[in-house]
Amino acid sequence: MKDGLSVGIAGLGTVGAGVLRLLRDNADLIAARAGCRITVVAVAARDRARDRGVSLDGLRWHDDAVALAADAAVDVVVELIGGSDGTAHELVMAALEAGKPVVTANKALIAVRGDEITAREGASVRFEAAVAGGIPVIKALREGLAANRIGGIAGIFNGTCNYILSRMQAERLDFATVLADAQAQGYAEADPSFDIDGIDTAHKLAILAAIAFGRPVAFGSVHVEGIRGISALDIGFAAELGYRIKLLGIARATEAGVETRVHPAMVPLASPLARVDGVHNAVVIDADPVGQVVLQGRGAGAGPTASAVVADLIDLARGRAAPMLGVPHEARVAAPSVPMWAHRGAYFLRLMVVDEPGVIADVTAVLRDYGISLESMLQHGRSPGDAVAVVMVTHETGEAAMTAALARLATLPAVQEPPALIRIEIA
Ligand SMILES: NC(=O)c1ccc[n+]([C@@H]2O[C@H](COP(=O)([O-])OP(=O)(O)OC[C@H]3O[C@@H](n4cnc5c(N)ncnc54)[C@H](O)[C@@H]3O)[C@@H](O)[C@H]2O)c1
Ligand SMILES: N[C@@H](CCO)C(=O)O
Ligand code: NA
Repeated sequence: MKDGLSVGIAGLGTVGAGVLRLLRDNADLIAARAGCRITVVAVAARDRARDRGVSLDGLRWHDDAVALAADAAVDVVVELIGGSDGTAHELVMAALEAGKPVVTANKALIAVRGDEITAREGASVRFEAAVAGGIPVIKALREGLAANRIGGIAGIFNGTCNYILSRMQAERLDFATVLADAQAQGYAEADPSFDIDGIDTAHKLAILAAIAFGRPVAFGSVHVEGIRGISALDIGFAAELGYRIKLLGIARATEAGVETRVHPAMVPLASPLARVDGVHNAVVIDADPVGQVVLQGRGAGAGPTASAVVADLIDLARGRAAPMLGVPHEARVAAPSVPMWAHRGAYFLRLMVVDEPGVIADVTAVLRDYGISLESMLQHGRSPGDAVAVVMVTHETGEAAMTAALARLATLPAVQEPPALIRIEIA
């Protein structure tokens, strides 16, 4: 057995404390697999006195997290503070400057600064925990599927959104009610916007797309929509039509380049993603020649996230090396990003219209003008003079035509509310 790997951890919140616990609880098993002891020797956090349920006795304490990089006793820096700027960024750059490898769970940092980091000569940064927490998706894509051409990736990458949508579906509750309850129970952050507005999913998707397509991390090119606009009414219609609504991150190779988008989508009940409920994450990878690979599990929480952080530490202890994003920095190709307006797919469209003769003719005239063909249409009951929901599912259509048609539909006198549009995804 080698001498061992000495670890410095910055940030002792949910994940940091989870890593300390996992390294303690499974120490022998981890040492046997790593071929040496992995020992935390130093930590940096904000509050030394806080009870984290795990002892800090015997560990060197740094008030300044960046000082961990210069601590001679530390072989590898584990960054678990979070954020793409500030201390997390400074610490990672200082560790690389000092020639030390870094392990992080920080998707914002890798999504926003991945290229700055990989451009550094000899940089060793591992981030399995950053995407889908405990699911080993980075390793699957970068290593297990290294011989494959990747056609596309579609996944549920945010447990908070999936929890909210699952409860809306199961209990027929509206978004605001479930969000408030999720916050009260500590599932959703006090400021939940990174989760529910799709930014967290976009961070993760940008990282996966870079690995899948051998290109730079292009977070700025990801089309992002969140779940605030999803109504209990549309969840009900989705169920009636044989779909579930999920917040998906999708990266797909098209003839024009790479499409990366985050938005709520209707997925058919037969899709592996339709059955993934609660805080679980899942990812479907289409690869050639292997075909479809599906991974599912827990994408967040102390234990699952620590599982991924410690796996990266074990890789380091074993001396395993892989280019951070699958191919060396200089070998990456700048595949063009396809803008959202060029997307093609099927759409679910719901209008609240006045229930009177001729309204459907006006609506379908607009769709005809934009070359949009309908697969089905649904209206329940009658309420003459009142607003009634009319639901349409289109055949494959261009996003640009759909957006223009939607703007026109919203101006029809019979249309009482802004139309609801949800893309249909056969993932
Ligand atoms: N919680 C999860 O389930 C989960 C899952 C995957 C990835 N992540 C990522 O892991 C990282 C940590 O997340 P978390 O949930 O543990 O967050 P957290 O808020 O529980 O912990 C972060 C800790 O960092 C400390 N901190 C803040 N600024 C600091 C500074 N300047 N110096 C030292 N410590 C500082 C905070 O006091 C806090 O204890 C983030 O990048 C997050 O995105 C979290
Ligand atoms: N906030 C994220 C957790 C970690 O990525 C989620 O809800 O899935
Ligand atoms: Na992971």
